[in-house]
Amino acid sequence: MTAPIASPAMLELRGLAKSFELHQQHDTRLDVLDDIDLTLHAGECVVLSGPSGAGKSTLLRVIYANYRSSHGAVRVRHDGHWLDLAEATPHQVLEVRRRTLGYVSQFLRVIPRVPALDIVAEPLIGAGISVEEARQRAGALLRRLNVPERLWALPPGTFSGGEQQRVNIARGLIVHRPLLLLDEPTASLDAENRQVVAQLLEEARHAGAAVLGIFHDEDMRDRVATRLFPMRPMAPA
Ligand SMILES: Nc1ncnc2c1ncn2[C@@H]1O[C@H](COP(=O)(O)OP(=O)(O)OP(=O)(O)O)[C@@H](O)[C@H]1O
Repeated sequence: MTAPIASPAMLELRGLAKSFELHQQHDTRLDVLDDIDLTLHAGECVVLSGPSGAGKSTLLRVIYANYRSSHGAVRVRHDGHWLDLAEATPHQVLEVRRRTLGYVSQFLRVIPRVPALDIVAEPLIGAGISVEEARQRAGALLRRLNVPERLWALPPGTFSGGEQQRVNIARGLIVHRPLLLLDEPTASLDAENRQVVAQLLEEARHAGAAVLGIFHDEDMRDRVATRLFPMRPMAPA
């Protein structure tokens, strides 16, 4: 692990808490996150560690604004200004996701009939790159991730778990975003492809990205983490 040199903060979590209200279960309240403080700088990769149920995935979902926080701030540096995603409008959240904040989960959301190459190229086209160049760059990234060329024209619905995961990673990393959230993106990959992903993440960091991720595989964690952020399950209220 190498400590990053002083670089700008990209994400600040302050007093972040999340509880789930289970309305189907006699309104039981499940406290999952409490008083989380974390600052993430450009160029570092912080890996969330801790046992199953500690709230690691929940934290990433709260930051990505898939879940609403119960209280606290999720400040993201967007276009040079701080924006609290916990207070942002849906339009602001979408803008931040389009240009600043990427999220790669373990699962590819397959779009029926859309070929793998176009799934990967689409974020580039959305960023204003020509279709031809976007497809070329998508192909180059799929090749790096060892996705065989014969699969590129096919929709990934029938691909193996590892192939789908590599298409997902390619889609998530093809556009440079300054802040990346990764929820076990390499869970089904073999050692060789994990190395490729580790290399891609290192390149993203060197290009200035701040990365926050979950990696259960210890080798992968040691390879990519510049720092660990330990979490533990909350005691029941
Ligand atoms: N949508 C939800 N509704 C209710 N409870 C939830 C919801 N999402 C997560 N939880 C609960 O929050 C707790 C933390 O789950 P989370 O998936 O964040 O843990 P984790 O640390 O990522 O675990 P793992 O390492 O097993 O993936 C669990 O007890 C889970 O049941």
